[in-house]
Amino acid sequence: MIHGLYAITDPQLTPDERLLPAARAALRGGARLLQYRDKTATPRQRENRAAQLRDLCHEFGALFIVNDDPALAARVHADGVHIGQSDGGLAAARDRLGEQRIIGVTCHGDARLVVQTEQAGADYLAMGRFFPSHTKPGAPAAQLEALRQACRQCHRPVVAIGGVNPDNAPQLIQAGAASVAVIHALFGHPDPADIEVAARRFSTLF
Ligand SMILES: Cc1ncc(COP(=O)(O)OP(=O)(O)O)c(N)n1
Ligand SMILES: Cc1ncsc1CCOP(=O)(O)O
Ligand SMILES: [Mg+2]
Repeated sequence: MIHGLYAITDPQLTPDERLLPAARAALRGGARLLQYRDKTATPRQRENRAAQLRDLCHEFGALFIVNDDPALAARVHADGVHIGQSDGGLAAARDRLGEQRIIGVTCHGDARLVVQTEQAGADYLAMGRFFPSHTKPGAPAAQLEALRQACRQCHRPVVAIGGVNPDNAPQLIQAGAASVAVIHALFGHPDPADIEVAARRFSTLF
């Protein structure tokens, strides 16, 4: 089920030696989904890390999602994949992963695209960025009103992303977001104990 805190790893904030303790802390704090997002590691490193994160997520009963790469998601038996508008398309990802696995799709700030993408068979729709983002400052901006509209019209869960922290997340949840996806406000904390505290703050909002 796609609901609650959605933690996303980052190669700068969660490099190899920090990845598993940081991810564990987010899961201990109640993250219900975790995405492996790493555009810099080698294919072998990506596969090893993804397999370790999958096992960790399943220890906590959380869903494990791979960013960008349906083939890697299939190889490591992830629960699903997240794709953007330039990541090869929903149809190709569905062919690769079958009907049982989750496919989430970025729809930026476009409520009409959310509805179209739901009709095309996505399992969740992601909108953002809603706030200034440390991690991806150039991501297209999205408005809260578009989120409200999308959540009224769409039957699948809508995930909100971009500069989300425990203080601004309530606005997104009130607008109808089923989940908030977070990098910096979780993994920007160097100490895993602080990651866990931050994750718990998010989790109690749901
Ligand atoms: C949950 C979630 N939402 C949005 C994104 C962004 O995906 P994309 O637009 O493909 O950008 P990159 O993350 O690949 O830079 C995401 N990864 N996860
Ligand atoms: C991947 C992505 N897509 C839109 S904003 C963003 C980054 C989210 O990271 P942060 O929570 O640090 O803003
Ligand atoms: Mg992508």
